[in-house]
Amino acid sequence: MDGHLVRLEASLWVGKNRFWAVLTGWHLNWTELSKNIRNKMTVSIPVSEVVSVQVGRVHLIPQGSLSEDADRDFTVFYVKRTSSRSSNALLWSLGRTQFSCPSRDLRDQWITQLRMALKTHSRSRPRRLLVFINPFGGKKQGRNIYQSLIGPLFELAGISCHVVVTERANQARDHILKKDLTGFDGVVCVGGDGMFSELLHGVIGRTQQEAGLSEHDPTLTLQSCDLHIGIIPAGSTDCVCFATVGVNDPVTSALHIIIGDSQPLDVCSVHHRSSLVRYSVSLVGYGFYGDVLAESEKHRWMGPLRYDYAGTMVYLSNRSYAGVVQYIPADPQFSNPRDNTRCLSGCSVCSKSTERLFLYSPDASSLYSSHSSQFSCDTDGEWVSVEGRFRAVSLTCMSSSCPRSPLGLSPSAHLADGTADLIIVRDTHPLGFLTFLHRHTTTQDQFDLPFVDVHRVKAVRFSLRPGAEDDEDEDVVKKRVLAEEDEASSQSGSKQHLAEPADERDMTNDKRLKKKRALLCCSKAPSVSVWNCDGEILPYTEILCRVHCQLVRLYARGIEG
Ligand SMILES: Nc1ncnc2c1ncn2[C@@H]1O[C@H](COP(=O)(O)OP(=O)(O)OP(=O)(O)O)[C@@H](O)[C@H]1O
Ligand SMILES: CCCCCCCCCCCCC/C=C/[C@@H](O)[C@H](CO)NC(=O)CCCCC
Ligand SMILES: [Ca+2]
Repeated sequence: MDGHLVRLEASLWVGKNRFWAVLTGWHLNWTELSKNIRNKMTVSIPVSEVVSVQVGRVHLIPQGSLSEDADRDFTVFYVKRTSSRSSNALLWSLGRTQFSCPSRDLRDQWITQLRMALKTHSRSRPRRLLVFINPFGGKKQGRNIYQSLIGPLFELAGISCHVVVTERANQARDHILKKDLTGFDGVVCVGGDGMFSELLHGVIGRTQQEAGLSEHDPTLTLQSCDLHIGIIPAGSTDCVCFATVGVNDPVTSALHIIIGDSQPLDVCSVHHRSSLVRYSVSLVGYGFYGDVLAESEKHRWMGPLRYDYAGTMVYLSNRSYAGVVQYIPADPQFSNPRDNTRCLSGCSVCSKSTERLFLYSPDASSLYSSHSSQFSCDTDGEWVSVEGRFRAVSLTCMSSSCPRSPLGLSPSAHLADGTADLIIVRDTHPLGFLTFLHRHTTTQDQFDLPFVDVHRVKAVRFSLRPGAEDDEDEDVVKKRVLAEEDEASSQSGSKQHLAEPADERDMTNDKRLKKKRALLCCSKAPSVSVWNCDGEILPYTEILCRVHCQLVRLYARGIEG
């Protein structure tokens, strides 16, 4: 702490009651000065959670802040916690206390000291943010949420924002990849997981561009990103927000951004042959989750309900798919997916992973190359193979909890440990699979079923047949994807995949319709599913996934225990 911050104490009024207020540099406390010593009420606010200190009696209103001129008063805004009705996590709201001082001089002294303490604690806070609002995400409330709730909070905290309301899909990603970002501390999306994914691809791509690294080489250690990402949840699932904050609440997320919280996050790269297809943080899923997404895209007009409808339809279609899953196991000494732990704020498994990352950073390249975590696609000895028919194959870098599944796809997965959990659901009878799905919504162990296996892994490969060249099957998949996108595009606009060949993107409508017809022939009983990558359909079946430890940082702190 800075030497010039002194302890300040005084008797101040809050409303009609007198309090003994103390500012220590780290905390602001006020204790009621009542005669009844036993019932003394103390409020203690860490300075790191003070949002703003204002002159006078100040109220926050949707248009900004309103100040009543009272020359012996000051107002402190801070983070206030309440328990959430919909989850075990804590909701944050804006606390406000108006203090009255005996004199104007004393008030000025409090304001000066409080602001000085705040400056000392706010080095990691953003001063300038680039905000992207998707006006069509979720229940289409993005613009309203930002204007009425979030913009005024950022203004109160002294954060200057450049706001872009998007007019097309991928605008936010392209902006981050191409435009001048000088002076921005972070990028924020107001939207769902799809918007987050745009920011993720923009930030990772931009960082690799600037570092001169090729994202297409799956063996490369990527450069971790300095630009933080903030999420104001306004989508349908908001899984990334829920799994990193514990609740989907725009004000809670805005407050995490304001106080500059920082949560590292593992990212999985998905490659097809030697091209990067996409990045994922929550779900790379084949079979059930791929089919649900493909079905739901046809019904975007239903809004968030489309997933319930699609889930029911796909469950009733009772499909399973043949394939070969290969994986590189993670070191079992650090953790395992069935150890019944939860990754919470300050998680020791993730902290140890940070230490190892620091120890084996690219600067210590000689150490790194001899370390066992070095990745190579060709080290066949390390790969474990599972061949069969699967209901679902899912890979998740984190728990992937969301309101539908409060503990998530893998309740003990970690946000920042450099591993992902591979969940293999082998073919089973419909009731067995329903039990598995139902356990996502309860606290019952979804891995304690005879047809389910879970592995903590560093990388995964998927192919249709052992050693087979997959060109024919790839065509079938592409046809299925293109036709499904054709149907969905009337609602959601066109989508591009990084590894999608230019000729596919430039196809004439005529050709696309032919492809669509071809698909409809095979979609009655498809022999292949599609991959769901954080809510986007991938145009390839044979993929290689690799976990990149702590590649990005969010304005979050994990779930508070
Ligand atoms: N102006 C726009 N017009 C059309 N699509 C857009 C626009 N802005 C963003 N998008 C795209 O819309 C898709 C969905 O948006 P978003 O993620 O915000 O909401 P959602 O799909 O309802 O929520 P979730 O992803 O949580 O299910 C994103 O993939 C994004 O690329
Ligand atoms: C009998 C009751 C059965 C109920 C089954 C509920 C199962 C819920 C599991 C939820 C898992 C969410 C995984 C997260 C995926 C996100 O990256 C992605 C983008 O938002 N969402 C989807 O693909 C949307 C996919 C939604 C699938 C339901
Ligand atoms: Ca992880």
